[in-house]
Amino acid sequence: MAAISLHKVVKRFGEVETIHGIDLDIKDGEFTVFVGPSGCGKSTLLRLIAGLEEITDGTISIGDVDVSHAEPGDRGVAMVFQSYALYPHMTVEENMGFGLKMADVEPSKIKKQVKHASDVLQLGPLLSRKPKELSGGQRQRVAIGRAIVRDPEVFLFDEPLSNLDAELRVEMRLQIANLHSHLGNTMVYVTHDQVEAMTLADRIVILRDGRVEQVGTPMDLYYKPGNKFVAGFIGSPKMNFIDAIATDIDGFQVSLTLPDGQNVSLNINVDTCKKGDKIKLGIRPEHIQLVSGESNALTLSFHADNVERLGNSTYLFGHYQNFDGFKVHIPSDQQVKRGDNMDLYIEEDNLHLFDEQGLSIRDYDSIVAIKEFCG
Ligand SMILES: Nc1ncnc2c1ncn2[C@@H]1O[C@H](COP(=O)(O)OP(=O)(O)OP(=O)(O)O)[C@@H](O)[C@H]1O
Repeated sequence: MAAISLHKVVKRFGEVETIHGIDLDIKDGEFTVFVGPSGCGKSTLLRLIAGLEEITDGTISIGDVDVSHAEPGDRGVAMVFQSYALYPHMTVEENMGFGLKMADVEPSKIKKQVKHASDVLQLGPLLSRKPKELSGGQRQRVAIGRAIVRDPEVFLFDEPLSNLDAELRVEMRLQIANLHSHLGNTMVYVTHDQVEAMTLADRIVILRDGRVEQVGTPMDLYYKPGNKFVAGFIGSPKMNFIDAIATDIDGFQVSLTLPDGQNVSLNINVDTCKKGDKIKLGIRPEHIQLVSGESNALTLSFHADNVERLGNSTYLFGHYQNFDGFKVHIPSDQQVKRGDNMDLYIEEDNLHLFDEQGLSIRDYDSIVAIKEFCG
C-alpha cells in the first residue's frame, strides 16, 4: 500500500498542454475516482501515475519514492484497462500467471499467487477455461486477477467496466468495492459514470479541461458543490439552474427576485454577494416537492411537458417561466399527468447559490451551525 502525491504535474503533447499543473494527494489505502467530461484528462492523469506517459513538469511520488521518471514496472502499480487484452490461446490460469512467468518468478510461487487472486475473485472453477469460453464480466475479472497476482501497492483502473452491459456493470462494481475492502490497497479509478464514482469512491476528483475542479467525498460534492460545474456534474438528473437578482443582503438573510417577479427572503448565509448581483439558483430535481410543507422557502409555478414513470419514481420534464427542461423527481404515488400545471416547493436547506463566475456563494457550514444554534 502507498500514498500517491502529485505536485504541479504538467503534461504537454507537443505544443498542446492538456494537464495544467495538478496538485493532488491520495491517501494510503484510499479509493480515489477521477471523473469529468470526455477529454478533461482523466486517462492521461492515470497514465502519468502509471508511467505510461512521461510528465512534462512537476513530480509524482508513490509511497516515499519519487517515481516521476521511473519505468512503469518499477512503480509498484498494476493497471486494469477497459479492454481485457487476454491472450486467447492461454487458459485463465496461464493468463493470470503470464506476467510473473515473464519475470522469471518460480512456478510454485506463481501457482500460489494465482490461487490467491482466483480465490479473491471467485475464479477457481474457471481456471482451465480459455477467454472465449468466458462472459465479458468473467474476462474483466481475469484481467483484474492478472493485476492482483503482481501484488502491487497501487491499482489503477481505466474505465474497466465500460465494455459491459448495464446489469454486469452493477455486479462488477460491487465486486470491485469488495476487492478494495478485502485488499485495502490504494486504488485510483477513472470513469465518466457518476454512479460508479459516487458508489466506489472514498474521494472523488472532478476534472475539467486538465484542472481539478473539486476533491471531496461523494456526499460532500453532492451537498456542498464548490461551483456550478460540480453541482451540475454530480447528481442525476442534473441540477436545475434559474436566474435571480440579489436585492438585499443582511447578515443571515438574502433577498432575491426570481424570473416570475416574486421576491423571496432566504435565511441563508452567503460569503460574497452584494445588492444587484446576478445569482444562479441551483435546485436538485429530487429536492422538489409537490406538497407544501412548513419550511418551504420557494414556490415555483411549473408546467409538466412530459411525465416519465419508472415504477419506483417519476420524472417530470417541463418549464418554469422560460426555463425549459426543468426537471422534477418525485415518488411514484403522486398523480401527475402531461400538460398539468402545478406548484413546486423547495426547502431553504436544499437551495444552492452561485455567482456570475459560477462559484458557490452559499456558506454550507452555516447550515449546520444555524441548525445547531436553533436546536
Ligand atoms: N497521445 C496523445 N497525443 C495528443 N493528445 C493527446 C494524447 N492523449 C490524450 N490527448 C489529449 O489530451 C486530452 C485529455 O485526454 P484524455 O484521454 O486524458 O481525456 P479523458 O478525460 O480520459 O477522456 P475520455 O473520457 O473521452 O476517455 C484530450 O484533449 C486528448 O485529445
